Amino acid sequence: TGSTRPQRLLKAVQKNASRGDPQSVISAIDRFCHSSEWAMNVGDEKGVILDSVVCEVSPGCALELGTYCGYSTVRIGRLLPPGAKLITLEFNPDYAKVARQVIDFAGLQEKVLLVEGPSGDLIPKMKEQYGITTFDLVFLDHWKDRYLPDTKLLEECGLLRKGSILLADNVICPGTPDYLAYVRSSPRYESKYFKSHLEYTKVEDGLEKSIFLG
Ligand SMILES: Cn1ncc2cc([C@H](O)c3cccc(CNC(=O)c4cc(-c5ccc(F)cc5)cc(O)c4O)c3)ccc21
Ligand SMILES: [Mg+2]
Repeated sequence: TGSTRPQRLLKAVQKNASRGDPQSVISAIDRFCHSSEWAMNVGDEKGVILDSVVCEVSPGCALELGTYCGYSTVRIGRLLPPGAKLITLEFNPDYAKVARQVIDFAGLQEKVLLVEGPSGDLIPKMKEQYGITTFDLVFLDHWKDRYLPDTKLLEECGLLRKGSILLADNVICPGTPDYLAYVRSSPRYESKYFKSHLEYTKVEDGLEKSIFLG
């Protein structure tokens, strides 16, 4: 039987990147997606915005919703301060299998914990099972209709603190209208849109950065 796109993306990393070098892993995936096959990674253009927010927040504890092949996991993980942790949630076992190998190839397995399962089930277990108090940064990149319910769940579980940052991918394409309306109208958030393009294309997309005000 044939290979899947995530498996072909992993082969491209193993062939073109250097083990232990996160930047080479990022470049290998971007080259694969520009020249060979489009894939739903945050990509190089939106990735630079993600990098700047990670550096600004310098999170001790970060959460990613939607690992896919681990591209943004590596982008975030490579910028974490010493001792900081990133938890990334992936429900699809085939994606998780590829992502673990990409994360390991980049040499970030000490900083990143990939947990398999749906966000709605795992978020309520974060304090008890993973010893989390609050997240300094949350990167939302999973099913677009889960952004709003999972944000409310993070609030309800006391996993956000005054100043926690939510950064959401794809708020224009495919779009997350209910989430955008919520964070832009709620008095509990200060929101800002970073205009960009859908990964590897000229189509408009962007990231929404929202500060939880407590
Ligand atoms: C509940 N739960 N908990 C964990 C968890 C993890 C997952 C998976 O990681 C997963 C699987 C499939 C789809 C997604 C969402 N991503 C997208 O759908 C997307 C689409 C496009 C695009 C844009 C234009 C197109 F023409 C086609 C696709 C561009 C983008 O950047 C995307 O992120 C995420 C899912 C639910 C999960
Ligand atoms: Mg995305």
